[in-house]
Formats: sequence, structure tokens, C-alpha cells
Amino acid sequence: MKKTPNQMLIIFGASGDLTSRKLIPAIYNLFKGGHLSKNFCVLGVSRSNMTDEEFRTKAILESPFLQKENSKEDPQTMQAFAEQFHYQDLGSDYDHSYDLLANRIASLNEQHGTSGNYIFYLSTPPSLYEVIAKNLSEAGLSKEKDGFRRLIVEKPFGYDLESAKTLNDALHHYFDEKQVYRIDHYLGKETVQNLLVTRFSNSIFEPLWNRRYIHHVEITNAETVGVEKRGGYYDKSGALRDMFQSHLLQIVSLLVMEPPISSDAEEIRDEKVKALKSLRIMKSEEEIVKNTLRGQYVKTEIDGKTVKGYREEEGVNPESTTETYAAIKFFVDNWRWKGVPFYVRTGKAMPTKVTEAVIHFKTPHHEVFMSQDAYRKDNKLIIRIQPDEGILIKFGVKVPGLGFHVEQANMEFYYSDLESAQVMDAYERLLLDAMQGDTTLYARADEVEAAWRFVDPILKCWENNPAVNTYGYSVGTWGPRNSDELIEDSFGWRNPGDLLTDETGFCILC
Ligand SMILES: NC(=O)C1=CN([C@@H]2O[C@H](COP(=O)(O)OP(=O)(O)OC[C@H]3O[C@@H](n4cnc5c(N)ncnc54)[C@H](OP(=O)(O)O)[C@@H]3O)[C@@H](O)[C@H]2O)C=CC1
Ligand SMILES: O=C1O[C@H](COP(=O)(O)O)[C@@H](O)[C@H](O)[C@H]1O
Repeated sequence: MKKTPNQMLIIFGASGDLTSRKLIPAIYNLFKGGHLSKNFCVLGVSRSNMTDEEFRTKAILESPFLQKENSKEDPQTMQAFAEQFHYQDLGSDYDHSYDLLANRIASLNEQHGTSGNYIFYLSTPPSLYEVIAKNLSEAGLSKEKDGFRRLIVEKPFGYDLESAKTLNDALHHYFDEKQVYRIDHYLGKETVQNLLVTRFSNSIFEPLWNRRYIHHVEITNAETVGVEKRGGYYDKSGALRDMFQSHLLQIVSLLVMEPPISSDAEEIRDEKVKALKSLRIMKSEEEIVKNTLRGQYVKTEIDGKTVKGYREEEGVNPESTTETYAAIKFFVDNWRWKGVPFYVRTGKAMPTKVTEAVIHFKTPHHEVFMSQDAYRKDNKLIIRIQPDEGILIKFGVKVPGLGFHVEQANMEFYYSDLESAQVMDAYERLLLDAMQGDTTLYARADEVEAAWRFVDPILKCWENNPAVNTYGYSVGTWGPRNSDELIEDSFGWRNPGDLLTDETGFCILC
């Protein structure tokens, strides 16, 4: 196990949802797993007025997100964990009290022996990222003189290309790029990382990983939930910004990239940037309208009960045209991928929670045997990112008996079958990487900008034409009725039931 240096984690936005739901449980698991140094502490920072004790009680001892642990752990372990937590109230606008904060950090550094190593985690509304970075710098907390100084920045990173560039420039004013860790929690998922290993450590896949053998690539990200309590944020964002620009383009970059020369963070990130730069940018509105589709879930009767539509959600404009479903077809203009269509869709309020990438291989050039079903004869590699993490290969086998009839068989691997299947939660993995100074799974400035460069024209076109290609879909369905039209040349979207479900090849339409 790699040793984690002594350090202090300073969380801005400590009273918020992300801190209690994701960050504290992740730190707790790292603590229990023995990944943290004994000389470690957390300083929570936000506007709310709380003492250390009140913060510990709310965020740890009475946290619903640590309830399971609370009930089964002995109280001493929980208490020992809680004692590493402190809290600092920063006043109403995060623009003051930084000298006070610097003094508090210095005194906790003495108390916990954190060796002057500080990570600042920005889990506040994004509008505060720049002001916090500036104030940290002015309080002398950004320069690495007597320990490391790192800045973890939550998503969304920018609202479009221009704002992402502005934010990068602003952060670079106060922190060097190597100090900035832009988080994308999908990169913390074991199966997303496994995309690299599947591709580059198996000589059976890589020779086929190109336009000669791949017919098309399909990525599905579906959630059963709607926008829940995040309507205010989501209504200004939409599926394209919320999921596609960040998480899904990260997955695309890992599928598309060339082999890096080593597993060094910069080598991998260089290749990802090149991959993102090779996505063909859709220039005309006509091209965008032809290759994209969006939808919004609508009020739906399910088993005699009315389920809210998006426009009825708290914080959402009742006339909103924000998309909760987006599907995009695009091409990658480089030697490897020329002419291979990529289809990516994401949506809320869908039938199941699933994320998967499907590589559809071309059918053999000359068909000797007839398949039972014309749509099922292509080989597929299904990389299941969640929830049942694993890999499935579909290939043709002879149906026993007379003649040469072919049917699809499955060869599958589930992560849960591994004896050492201790899959770390994404935030746990990413926090540990930042604590150990590993940037591989964090997005670099040029990577984020390259992703926005691809998404920007689509956003602009959609904003200019709010009604074009926008369709309602019922809660619990696979999106708008006509979503298969986008993928018409490729047999329709795979219906991702269980990993092993023998799909129909067609989307279940509303
Ligand atoms: N929640 C989630 O699931 C996810 C969140 N994120 C990102 O993480 C960040 C935090 O999200 P989340 O925890 O949900 O947000 P919350 O609104 O729950 O919390 C935000 C935190 O920032 C503080 N804050 C809010 N408004 C202001 C303001 N105007 N001035 C100063 N401080 C303010 C709040 O504390 P106080 O009011 O005490 O000052 C609170 O601690 C956001 O950037 C979000 O996009 C990313 C992915 C998922
Ligand atoms: O970043 C986000 O991700 C979640 C989905 O994450 P997952 O790990 O549960 O797949 C999504 O619900 C949210 O809208 C988005 O901001």
C-alpha cells in the first residue's frame, strides 16, 4: 500500500450535500482502510455558524450517510474519526476572514502534525471557485514553500468553452496547473479505469480496435431518478452539460485514445486530449439537428399513480426546455476511427440505472453461415461500467443439430467474481489519488477545454432553437419515441437490461 503523506484536507462547502453524501463517507472508508496518515485532519469551511463539535455531530456522528457504519462501529472508532474534523465559519461571502483561516490552518497544522501539506477542496457553487483561489493566494496559502498545496475543483468546470477558459486562466493566476485537480467522479470508477487496461494490456482487443473491424460504438448512461433536489442547478445545466460534456466524453476519450507510451499521468492525459481534439466538431445547425436529439421527461401515470414530470420538479421553470435526455451521433476524424459512428445517450427518469459502452464489430466480409436473427450476428464487446461492473463478449456459435445455424453466445466477466473485489467508491479513489499527488484520474485544463470545444456548437444551436428535436418522454422509458432514428443505420440502441440479458436490439419506446 502506497504511503499517504501527512496532510490537512480543507473542504470549502462543508455544510453542503456533496460533503455529507460523498466526501465524508469516502474519507471515512479511507480512514478505516488504513489509507490515511495518522497525521491527518479535515477542516470544514462554509458560511454556516457551527462549532467543531456541532460539525462533527452533524457531518459524522448523526450523519444518515454514515448510519450503517455508526450502528456497527464501536463508538470509539467513530469518535476517533470525528476528532480529526474541525470547522471554520468564513462569514457570508467567502471574501473575508482569510487571515483568520490561515491562522486556523497553521494552528491545526501544529496540533495534528500535518507537515504543512494542504489540499483545498472546492465543493461550493462554481461561482465561488475563482474568489476562493484568489483569497487563498492572497493569504499566502497557494505557494508550495513548506509543503504541498493542491486545489481540487468540483464540476461543473465552466458553463461553456469561454467560461471554462476564463476559469482556467483565473485559477492559473493563483495556482500552477500541476496543483489543480479537476474532479470527474466517473474517472474514479473502477470499470472506467479498466477501459485502459482492457484495451492496452490485451493483444486480442487492440488489433481490432479500429475502423477496419468496428462498425459503431454505443454508450448509454441512464438513471432512474429525475433531478431530485437539484432542479435549480439542473435547469441551468441540462443533460448535455451535466453528463455528456464531462463524464461521457471522458469515457469516449478512453475508448478513442491511442496507446500512451507509459502509465505516467501526463502521457495518458496527452493522449486523451488528442482523442478529444479529434472529435469532429459539428459546424452547421443543419448537421447538429440531424445528429442530435433531446428530450424531457413528462408527467406519467404509472400503476395508477401520477409521477411528476420535469417541469413540475422543485426549482425548475414550469416552461423549461432544458433537456433531461440527450443523444448524439458523431465521428472521430483520425486514422483509427475515420467513418465509425459513435452514438452516446444519457437520460434521467429511465427504466434502469446503467452505464455501458458497447463496441459493435463488423460482420464477417463473406457470410458462410446464416444467422438465426439478422440483427444478432455482429460480435459485441460490452463494457459494463455500472451497476454490475463487468465485461461481456457476444459471439456466434453453432446451434446444435442439423445444418449450420448460428446463434449468439456470451462470455462474461463480473468484477464481483474476483476474490479481491474490493471496489473503491469513486470519490474514495480520487481523494486518495489527490492525497498521494497522482493526477492521472483528474482532468487537465486542455482536456476540459477540448471537451467544451466539441459541445459548444451543440449547446449554442440548442439554445437558439429550443423546440427543434426536443421531445417529451414518459418516466420509466428509454427516451423519446424517435430516439432510434438517430441510430437507424446501426440496428437501434441496445436495450441494456442485466448484463446478460439477451437484448432485442431495439429500444423500448414510450
Ligand atoms: N451534490 C452532488 O451530488 C454533486 C455536487 N457537485 C458539485 O459540488 C459542489 C457542491 O454541491 P452541493 O454540495 O450539492 O451544493 P450545496 O448547495 O448543498 O452546498 C454548497 C456549499 O457551499 C456553501 N454556499 C452555498 N451558497 C453560497 C454562497 N452564495 N456563498 C458562500 N457559500 C455558499 C454552502 O454552505 P453555507 O450555506 O453554510 O455557506 C454549502 O456548504 C457544486 O459545485 C456542485 O456542482 C458535483 C457533483 C455531484
Ligand atoms: O455528476 C453527476 O453524476 C450523477 C450520476 O452519477 P452516478 O455515479 O450515480 O452515475 C448525476 O445524477 C448528476 O446529475 C450529475 O451531476
